[in-house]
Amino acid sequence: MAALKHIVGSVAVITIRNPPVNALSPQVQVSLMEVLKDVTLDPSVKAIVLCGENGKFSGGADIRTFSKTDPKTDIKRMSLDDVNSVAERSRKPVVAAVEGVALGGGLELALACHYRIAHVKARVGLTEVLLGLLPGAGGTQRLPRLIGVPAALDMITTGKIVPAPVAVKLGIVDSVTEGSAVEEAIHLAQKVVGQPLESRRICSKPIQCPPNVDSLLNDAKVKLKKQFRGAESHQVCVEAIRAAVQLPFAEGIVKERELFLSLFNSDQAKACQYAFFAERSVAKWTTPSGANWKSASPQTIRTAAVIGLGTMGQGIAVSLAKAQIQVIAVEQDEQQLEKGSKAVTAILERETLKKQQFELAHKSDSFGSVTFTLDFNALKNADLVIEAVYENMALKKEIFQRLSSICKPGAFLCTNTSGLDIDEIASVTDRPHLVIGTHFFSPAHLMKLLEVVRGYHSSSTIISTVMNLSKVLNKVGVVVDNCPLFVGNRLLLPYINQAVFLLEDGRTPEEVDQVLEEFGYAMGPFRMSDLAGLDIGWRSRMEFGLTGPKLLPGAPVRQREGKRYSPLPDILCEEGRFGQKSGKGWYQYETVGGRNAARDPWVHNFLHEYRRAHAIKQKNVSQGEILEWCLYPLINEGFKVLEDGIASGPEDIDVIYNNGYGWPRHKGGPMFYASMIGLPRVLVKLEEFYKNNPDIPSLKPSNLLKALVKQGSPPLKEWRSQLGYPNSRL
Ligand SMILES: CC/C=C\C/C=C/C(=O)SCCNC(=O)CCNC(=O)[C@H](O)C(C)(C)COP(=O)(O)OP(=O)(O)OC[C@H]1O[C@@H](n2cnc3c(N)ncnc32)[C@H](O)[C@@H]1OP(=O)(O)O
Repeated sequence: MAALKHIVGSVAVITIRNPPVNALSPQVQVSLMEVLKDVTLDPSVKAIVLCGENGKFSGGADIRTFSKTDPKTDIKRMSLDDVNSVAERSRKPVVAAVEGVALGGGLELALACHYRIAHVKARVGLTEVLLGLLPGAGGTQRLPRLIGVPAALDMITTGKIVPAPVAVKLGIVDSVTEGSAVEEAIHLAQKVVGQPLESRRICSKPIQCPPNVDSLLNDAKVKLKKQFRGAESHQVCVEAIRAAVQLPFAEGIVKERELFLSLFNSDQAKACQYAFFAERSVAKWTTPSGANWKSASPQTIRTAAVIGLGTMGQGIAVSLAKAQIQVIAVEQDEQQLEKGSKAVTAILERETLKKQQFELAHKSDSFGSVTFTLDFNALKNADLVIEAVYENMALKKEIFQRLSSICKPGAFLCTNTSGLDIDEIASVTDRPHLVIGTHFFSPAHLMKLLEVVRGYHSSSTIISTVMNLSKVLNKVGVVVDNCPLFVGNRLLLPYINQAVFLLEDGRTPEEVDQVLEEFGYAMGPFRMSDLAGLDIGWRSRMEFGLTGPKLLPGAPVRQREGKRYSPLPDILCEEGRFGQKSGKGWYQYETVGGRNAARDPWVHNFLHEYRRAHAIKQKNVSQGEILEWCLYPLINEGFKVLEDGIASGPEDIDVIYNNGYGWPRHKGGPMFYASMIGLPRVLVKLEEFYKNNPDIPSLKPSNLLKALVKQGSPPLKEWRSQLGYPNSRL
């Protein structure tokens, strides 16, 4: 039985049971319906309390069953909406006791109850939009009636989860308790027996509309279109709320169902749900040697140190402090320390304000303290140290040597690098098994991704400790192997190169960016490069002798070791065009540090002259080809990363791209996208591109891609078995 009943006096307590999150699977819904009908007919029962087992109300409809559901038959035959209707129409008061979470369909069920009591630590939200859906069990019709259109619009279209104290202020729940929500709900249920229920039924409430409701909804669509480029569910959610505004409740429910079904089997919904499970699967890491998340023993980090208070170090320090970890922040000189401490303090103040506004000044746990110092000896008691100085191997090695002698035995040593060799850094320490790479993304206090780069000697304890820490920091950790550029940047390199080649061949930064932005990227490659700073890649290319003083004399301008090379980004940097930070790059900006990219005639003229000087013929490339030209080499590199065993599965690559590189979540990630468009298509196009451009090695199709196509393109979840890794983690 998925819904259990026990009687307390004259109150029937119905408990949803479906571990681990009491998801409302079709069986749970059927069972809930039966028990609800049973207790409504039982004359000895005067009131009903609904709760979830093990302190969790419900994590919503069971997402795992969606792919097995036929929307035309299964959903129409029996839906959560029917259960909600029975609860709402009941003549006996129904009280929801919300503990843990009430998300998606879980909150929709609670909204159909006549009263809602929440535990103070509970969290509620209509999160369906993030799964490519809309709240399809009455949520889009009930929430606006309960809390008003603007607040409901915000919650439904963003999937925001709010803590109980906020939920009570918004009017979503009636009260919060620090004790047992179930006890409190039973008490309330007994008290309200016999009282009129009509005013408690949300379906009967008139909808309170602001006078400008139409423009409110239209403006929301425009804003969401910009924020979630190409994503359908956010737009459709607004239409469902419009139905709540325009139609009586029963008709609104019919419209909501129609809109829900339009999304249910869409590719975007599949992609978002894949992304959800991929994030869970990467937490269950394994290494080729057999170490894994289950057998490892993570250590709790109470005190962490950050070395270097540049932009990355500042964000990392803030991230740690926000997770209530005590932070020791170290810099090398007084001036840097003062600059860094001011920046960290300012960000923490902003974050405190945001937290207070979000939680509506409810008392909440404070941030961890940050101590700023020039004294390396202050690190001797840190449980974990994150070095975040700039990308220079010699400097990093010097620091790790010092850390070896200062830090307590057993302290974990992490290096924040976007591509340097972890093993080389670990080799200078007395504890290579306790050294690991932690590749944070800027701004580190906001970006979700943490690439956890295991070195050859990294122990399972350090991997699991850092993976645990990523969860504590509210980030998604992905374990990858040590190789130049790791996973994310390794895929990024061919993508950026291809984009630059397009400029040589006649396209403009605006044209290329537009195609990638229409695809769903928050920013095209040129706007993104301007934001990240063009000088970073330039310095690294100088280091590798691709440009600058180390470049071998006589090297052809547009070739390096027989491979196509474009000097365009180098020339921009030589001109002092580093992107936003210098007020000009591929675009021009209103000021130094400005963010509004505008077409720059200088760039257009420069490109024109460059093509003329090198007698490059302009190629006609369609928008579709721009997309394939940029994305397929990125995907191809993903297959090569899998072949090399650098990432253990396609899900790892997709999670990295969704959370760190602005890949549109509703397209699942590059590997999922490849599986959706079809591997044969990707292979054929790569073969064609490579044939016409044999001097671009990243276009040469990977062996894994070819092997998969040869096998008839198996579904993505079977790719892992091709890789020789021990077990599929999905
Ligand atoms: C019939 C349709 C009618 C109406 C429309 C309603 C639609 C919906 O309700 S869609 C679902 C909406 N719900 C959500 O979006 C919530 C998703 N879950 C979460 O956000 C989190 O899992 C959590 C906050 C509930 C718990 O977080 P945490 O404690 O960190 O645990 P995990 O995230 O690792 O999850 C544990 C475990 O549970 C699985 N799981 C979570 N939610 C669901 C779900 N709704 N359906 C199925 N399975 C779920 C999750 O995958 C983990 O399992 P594995 O480790 O095996 O993957």
